[in-house]
Amino acid sequence: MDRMLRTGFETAGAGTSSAGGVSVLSERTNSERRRDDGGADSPSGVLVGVSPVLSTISAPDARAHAVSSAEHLGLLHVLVVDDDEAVRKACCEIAAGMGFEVVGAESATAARAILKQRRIDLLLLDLKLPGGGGLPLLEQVKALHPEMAVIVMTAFATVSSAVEAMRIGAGDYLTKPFALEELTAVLERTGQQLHMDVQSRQLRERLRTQQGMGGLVGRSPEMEKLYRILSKVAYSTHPVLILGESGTGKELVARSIHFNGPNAAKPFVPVDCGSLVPTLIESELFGHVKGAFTGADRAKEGLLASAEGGTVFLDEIGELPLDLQAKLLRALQEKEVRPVGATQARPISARVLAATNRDLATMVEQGRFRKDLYFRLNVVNLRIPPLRDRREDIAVLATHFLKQMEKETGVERSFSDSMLRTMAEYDWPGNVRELENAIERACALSSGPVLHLGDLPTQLQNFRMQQGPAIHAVEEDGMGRETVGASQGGGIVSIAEMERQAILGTIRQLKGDKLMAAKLLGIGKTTLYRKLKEYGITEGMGD
Ligand SMILES: Nc1ncnc2c1ncn2[C@@H]1O[C@H](COP(=O)(O)OP(=O)(O)OP(=O)(O)O)[C@@H](O)[C@H]1O
Repeated sequence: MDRMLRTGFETAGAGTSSAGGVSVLSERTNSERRRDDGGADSPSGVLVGVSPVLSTISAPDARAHAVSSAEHLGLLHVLVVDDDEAVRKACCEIAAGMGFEVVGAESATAARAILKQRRIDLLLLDLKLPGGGGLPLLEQVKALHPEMAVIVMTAFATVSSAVEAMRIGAGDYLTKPFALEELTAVLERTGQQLHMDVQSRQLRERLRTQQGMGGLVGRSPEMEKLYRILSKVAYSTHPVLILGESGTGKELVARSIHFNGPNAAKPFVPVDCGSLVPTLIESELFGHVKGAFTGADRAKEGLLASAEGGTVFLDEIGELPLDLQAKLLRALQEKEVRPVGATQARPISARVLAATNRDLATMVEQGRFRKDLYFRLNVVNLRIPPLRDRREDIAVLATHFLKQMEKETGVERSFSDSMLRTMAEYDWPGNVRELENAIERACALSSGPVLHLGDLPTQLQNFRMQQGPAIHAVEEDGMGRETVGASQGGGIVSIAEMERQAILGTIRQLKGDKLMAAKLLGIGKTTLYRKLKEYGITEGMGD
């Protein structure tokens, strides 16, 4: 065992032996004693594993300091392995104060037993353990639990073993004696890293379980082609230009590229170039220094810099004014931005993805978009086809949105055949967004578990009407099967007959819901009942 360390805690431990040997508590005593002696406080704060050098931080202060600096750490499990009881207990106390769940072990054997029984996320390991030391334990841990974070503790004399430990897989090391701040800093750093690792693992798991890929739903050949390109570009750093009509999922594709890439844990910063106030676009994108313009009462970081190693998604890039296109190009080429009013540029490290529903090539020809910027952004392009060109995705997407609503509302619903048919035939000019909104609306309006035509927005109902009586004139063939209403007189159907077929067909489709049928047909309830009376139908029709 390291002599300096033992000496330190023998002294420090004096005040704690009966109280469980928590060294920080004893240091408080020492601190007080030192102050009484007129000694100066150590500028380095509490030292762990060293003789009573004392400090400006008392035990409760130390804990408060640790807790406040790491409040955001969730429940991570720490195992402290050190045969020196005082050091072990001090580390346990500090880590517990930071919000970790902590357990201590005095030997490699005790540590192995604990590792077999419970989940450990972070191992704080003294390399100088009796009976073989900590390196064999570290090797074993890394082989069995490669995701476990390890911080090794070592004495000056054995720094070479710390190097060896890092080679085996330790993430950090502390040289004894170390200050409280060093321990809290390394624990906090490692804790944050662990959180990021866990989050990105969870995210990837979530993405993998979706139909389609990366949160994108759809199994049409067009989408399969898109997924193939997407999985390739996700791991590169090239700019990608995402093209597609409004609502086709350009932002979702951008997110998917980011969250499937190596920097998924870094920020994803969407910038809607179309909605930025023209006079503020430059400062929004590049930032500004204090006093750069009236109202700039403090410096502000720009969106390009704030992504810090992550992804900036420039949506509606076609809307960016020409002068800012030039500045953006310079920023991308030089990999640095100059905040408004600044004399110095600052480096940027984010990947850039851009999207537009405009025809950028034509805009370039017309001189409305810079050719050099177009080439810069268009290293790889991904074109998302409109929904009408991949109709097989409509039902899959509709079902996906219905399931989402089910999760939100707890109500299980299904589509009527006629609603599904209408959705499959409609052109969806607003693409997936329009479909998503239509399903949400239908769920909000519907009174029963089956969603009907009448629950769809007016444009879809009008579309259905324009398609002629085919669906509305659904009649039964006497065997309970739906058939399209037969026309009479060589394909010519009288208006009265069309009306009759439309009314009866709709009521049947809606399983007798006359109120909804009237709503869908755009006639009053009284008119509907009068018509039914004319047809000689006064009851039935499914109700
Ligand atoms: N393939 C898909 N799978 C699941 N949801 C999708 C898909 N495509 C789009 N969406 C959903 O449709 C909505 C619109 O998508 P998004 O905002 O990505 O479209 P966009 O092309 O960026 O639209 P705009 O051009 O108007 O900005 C979002 O709620 C998105 O989650």
